[in-house]
Amino acid sequence: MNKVEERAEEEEEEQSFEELGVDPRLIRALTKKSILKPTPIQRVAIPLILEGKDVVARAKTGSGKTFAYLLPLLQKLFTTQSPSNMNLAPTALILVPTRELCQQVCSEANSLIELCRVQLRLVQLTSSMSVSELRTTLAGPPEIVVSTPACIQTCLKNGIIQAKAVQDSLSILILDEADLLLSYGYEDDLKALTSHVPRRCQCLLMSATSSSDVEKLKKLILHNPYILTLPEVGDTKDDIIPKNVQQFYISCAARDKLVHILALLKLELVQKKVLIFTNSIDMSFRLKLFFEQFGIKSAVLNAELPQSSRLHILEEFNAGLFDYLIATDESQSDGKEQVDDQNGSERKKSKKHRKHKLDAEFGVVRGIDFKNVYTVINFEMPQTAAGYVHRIGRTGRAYNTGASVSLVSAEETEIFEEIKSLLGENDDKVSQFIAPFPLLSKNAVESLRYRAEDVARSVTKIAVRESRAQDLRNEILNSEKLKAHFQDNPKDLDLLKHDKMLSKKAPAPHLRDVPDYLVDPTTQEASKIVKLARAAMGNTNASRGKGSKGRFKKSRDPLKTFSAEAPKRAGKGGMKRKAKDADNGHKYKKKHSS
Ligand SMILES: Nc1ncnc2c1ncn2[C@@H]1O[C@H](COP(=O)(O)OP(=O)(O)OP(=O)(O)O)[C@@H](O)[C@H]1O
Repeated sequence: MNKVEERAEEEEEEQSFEELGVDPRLIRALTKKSILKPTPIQRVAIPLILEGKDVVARAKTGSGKTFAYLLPLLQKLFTTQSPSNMNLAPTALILVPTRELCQQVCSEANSLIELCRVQLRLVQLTSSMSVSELRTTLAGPPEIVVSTPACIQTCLKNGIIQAKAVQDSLSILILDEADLLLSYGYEDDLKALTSHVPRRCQCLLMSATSSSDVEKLKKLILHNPYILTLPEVGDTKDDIIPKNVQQFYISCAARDKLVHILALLKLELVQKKVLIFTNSIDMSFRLKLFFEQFGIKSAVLNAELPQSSRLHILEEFNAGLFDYLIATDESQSDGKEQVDDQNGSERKKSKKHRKHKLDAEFGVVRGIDFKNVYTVINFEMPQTAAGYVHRIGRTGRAYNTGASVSLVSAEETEIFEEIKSLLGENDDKVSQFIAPFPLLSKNAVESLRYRAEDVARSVTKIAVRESRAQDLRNEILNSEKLKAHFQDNPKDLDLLKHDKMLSKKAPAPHLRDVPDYLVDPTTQEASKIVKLARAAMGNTNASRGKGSKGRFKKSRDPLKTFSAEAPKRAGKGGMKRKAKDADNGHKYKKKHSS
């Protein structure tokens, strides 16, 4: 790159919201939210959307796609709004795949509208609304509607929104998380809607990955010939996961995963907050019960819980009320779990499970903006490589840094290889993107093995089943209380706790703390460094929730400067370039220069 090009690039990088043409009211609102400069996707998308172009925006998870469309959308509505609004249908429609996302987009947009003090009405439609509730919500009509495609279809079918009114009024249609809309089974709903979308309507497609589904939607929805794939989003494989996220793995037997995760958490080798993924709800409760016996408080999040509880759990976790959240992201896998159960001896009891309804519109990982999650742990590997990308995308959001640790058993080698090849790993055994986790030594694992195995034996299938049922009962009760309470106190987060003990057995005092004699000096050192790094990054309890950003320098990053297995070499920058992993002999080549 020559000097002129470099300068042009620098100038572009420094472009402010003002230079992008964003309305001063919106800029003031953003400043109040401590959002001061646009992210790359916002820099490219905002002017194009303001100009009225159709845009297909593909950008990494956490890159700020929501504001990339919300800011120009609101700005357009600020200026086109007329007091004698004759519209019979909304002017803008934002379609998302899950209810959680509906809620998230609504609260982001409403807070901007409030801060700008403009008269715009934005509503959210949910599948739990009755026809009369839908009718009331849409009376007016509001300028912006956020919904899943299925709810809009219900409105069209029941005449709550007239097709003719859509043709007359709809000016902007946004498909957020477009790569997921079809996989959530909304194809027919979308097809039915698009036949009513007028040709003059501006259409935007936002997505984290490119897929044949996005191509299909592009063909289905976009009328305007200006289809823009944003230039800064290259097709290279290292673009898939944000560079500010360091990815690690630990190879271990499936039966040893509990002791490994215990060591990571109890010896404080990973930074908080931590989002842990399991593939089945039963496994999430097994983990929760296991943690409880060691005094580690956690909450579970899954498709079985009532909607209001799920939203509340997310709010509490985002507000920093607890540090560990165990999420199950594949509702289908639970179906599989039940089928497996039926073949076993637990046939009768498993039928009870089938009564728990799983919410098809639920999506833990799909675009949910978890605040300040530093570490994502894959306790079980996801079933698809795309699932991995979405899970890891819950950390390192916007300008934050983050890390992921995947526990990989021999049975999960195939999907792990698939993930590595998606990330762009080659076969030369040098991990470029996903490296062995350097801070956990075999000694550290062995020191906890006896206790972990003892406690794991006490977490029986029956205990798991009972606590799952109990948690569901609690949350149904919670959701009733929540409904009533939040009508009066929408911001009150402290009413209900989701990280309560489920186990009937109180944890033994000797398991709460790991005695010093069990922790070898190398591990103590590793844990100290993680704490120091956390403090250096401002990622402490006191600063949590204030949007602490990744201000710390790479050189202070313990994961890049320390090896639990090779402490002497670490002093000379052992982990900086390469360190041998004791378990598998892979070399770690530093790739992510965030
Ligand atoms: N310009 C900005 N500066 C700092 N933070 C920002 C900026 N824009 C957005 N954010 C914050 O970054 C986080 C991620 O944004 P957002 O949810 O829009 O990402 P996304 O690209 O939609 O991710 P995903 O694909 O996972 O849905 C949010 O907490 C948001 O408030």
